[in-house]
Amino acid sequence: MVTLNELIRQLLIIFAHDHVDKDEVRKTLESYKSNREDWEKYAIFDQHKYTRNLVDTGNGKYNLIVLCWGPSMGSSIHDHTNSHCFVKILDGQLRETKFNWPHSNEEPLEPIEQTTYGIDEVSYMSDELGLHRMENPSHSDGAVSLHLYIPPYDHCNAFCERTGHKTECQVTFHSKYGKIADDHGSREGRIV
Ligand SMILES: O=C(O)CCSS
Ligand SMILES: [Fe+2]
Repeated sequence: MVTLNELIRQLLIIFAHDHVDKDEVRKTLESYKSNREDWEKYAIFDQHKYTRNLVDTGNGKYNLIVLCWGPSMGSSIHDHTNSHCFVKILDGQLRETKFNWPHSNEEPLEPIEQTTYGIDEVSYMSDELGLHRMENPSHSDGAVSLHLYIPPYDHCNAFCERTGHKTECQVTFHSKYGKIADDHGSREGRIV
């Protein structure tokens, strides 16, 4: 049975060399079967916003983050700063809506597809594929997801669905290694 710590070790080995084999990363993330005992120390919720809880920084190669989504919480529509983005569901469900990049300002974003992911499923996103919004479709239950961003980033762009207008956002951590980050502000910590 692969534990979260073993998954972290496997990722470190995979990223010891520079080439990123997306299939290998996906298969490795899929090989881990969610076990609450592994990740509950990182699963720190906030009643007002989804939280980003740092698990590992992959020797600077990536950020591995646990995100906690209260009922009906969601991100804005955002890009990924030219990084690879893998998302594995650890608890509950997430609904992903993908959009094309805006053609010009003042035009609504065009949705491409919508997919709902359940426990242990893994999704992949990158700027080559467009933009997306991730949200918890449940109006009663929380959701927990494990995100891998390669390389790591501390800012990205959020997009207005109605106009395509983009705004740069800083993203920070609600907690690090299971401890509340003492520098997290009320607005940082998620893409609004
Ligand atoms: O990193 C974030 O806050 C966006 C979550 S969806 S990839
Ligand atoms: Fe994203």
